[in-house]
Amino acid sequence: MTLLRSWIDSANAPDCAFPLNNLPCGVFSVQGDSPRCGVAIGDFILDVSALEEEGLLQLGGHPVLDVPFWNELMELGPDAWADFRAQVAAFLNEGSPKRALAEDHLMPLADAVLHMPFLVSEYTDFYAGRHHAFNVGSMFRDPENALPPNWLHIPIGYNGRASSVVVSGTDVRRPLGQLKPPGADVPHFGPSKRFDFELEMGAVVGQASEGMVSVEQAEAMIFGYVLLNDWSARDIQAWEYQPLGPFQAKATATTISPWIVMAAALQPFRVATPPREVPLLPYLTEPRPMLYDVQLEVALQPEGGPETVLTRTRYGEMYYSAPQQLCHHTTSGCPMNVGDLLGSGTISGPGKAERGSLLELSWGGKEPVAITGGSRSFIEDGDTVTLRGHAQGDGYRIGFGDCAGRLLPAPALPDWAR
Ligand SMILES: O=C(O)/C=C/C(=O)CC(=O)CC(=O)O
Ligand SMILES: [Ca+2]
Ligand SMILES: [Mg+2]
Repeated sequence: MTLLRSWIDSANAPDCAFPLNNLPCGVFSVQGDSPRCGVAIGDFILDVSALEEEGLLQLGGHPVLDVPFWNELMELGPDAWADFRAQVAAFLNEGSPKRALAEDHLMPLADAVLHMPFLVSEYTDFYAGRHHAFNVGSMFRDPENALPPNWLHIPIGYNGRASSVVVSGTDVRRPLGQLKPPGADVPHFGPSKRFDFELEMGAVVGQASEGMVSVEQAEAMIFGYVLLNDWSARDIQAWEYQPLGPFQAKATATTISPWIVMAAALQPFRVATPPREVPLLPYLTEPRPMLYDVQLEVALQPEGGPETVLTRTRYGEMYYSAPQQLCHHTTSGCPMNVGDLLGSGTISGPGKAERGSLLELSWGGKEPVAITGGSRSFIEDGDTVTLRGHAQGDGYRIGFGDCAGRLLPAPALPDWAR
């Protein structure tokens, strides 16, 4: 696949995140007006809510972009998603006779405030990175038996909190929690001292299910992907997690990037999951490659200081794809909903500089990571953590937009909690 050219020059630059090939879905406002649906193209946003209102975009026979979220378009299903892309592209491609109509509805990206792109109905987070699971198992449990016995057979996950999901740019407050540091006889209550990020991708489910779906059917239900930071309090986690898994450690906030990159835009970048170490049960077997080759990085910037890139890795490292996870999620008959968000699990590569969390990068705080002007074992107050990602095509890229959040100090400890 090569670059699809637009009459918007900035969309044709080789390093532009939002060429015509991408057309990601976001929600934006300008100068405090009401949030509406937009599609990023070059340095601009096309106001598709306005186009629909003027009858210039028609989808499914009734308005679906008259709300500040994409769930109603998702509900129409995959044929409507493809039709939507074709209709939007027809306004933006080089030589389009509709150029003048689109020009009336373009806003500079730089002037826009970006909001949550969809209503998150439910949120589940998986644990599907082989290297991450090995590293965490080594540190939290037994290096000899780092991978849990079920891990190579089943995509492990836990039910997260939809209410914790926030859009890039939202500040995150260091949590309070129950802690029992190594060596302490009894737990105490106070601010987390080991607050971390997790580099993940999020799959946005665009179709509801009743009963079990196959991996093939699951793939067709996924509307698109975002970058996802599953902020994690490692000290709260280490004490609370047995035997039911993460609870308060991962309920503070989950940050997503502001643009949903539709699965259609990622088709040229399909890659297979790594070779199976043991055969999977038939229901989990993928009929074709279902991961995408997305290059990822995480940067940390202290308040007022320069940014340091902490890690670089690839989504293709994951042992289970989102369609496998979604299929597995429905095996119990669990109904999936439009707007369900599935976290991939932390994405770490095999190398030291490819680890997707500070827990791994600093090896539990034992090996602080150098940053410009200092070092970090975990995130400090005032630090901004930014996830970035793109798929590299032939002369173009499919970008996601930054997924950033700044850590604010913990709230004051109430007297009754001392
Ligand atoms: O192994 C454990 O005890 C839990 C590890 C995690 O951090 C869970 C998690 O969020 C999974 C992930 O992001 O891959
Ligand atoms: Ca996670
Ligand atoms: Mg979370």
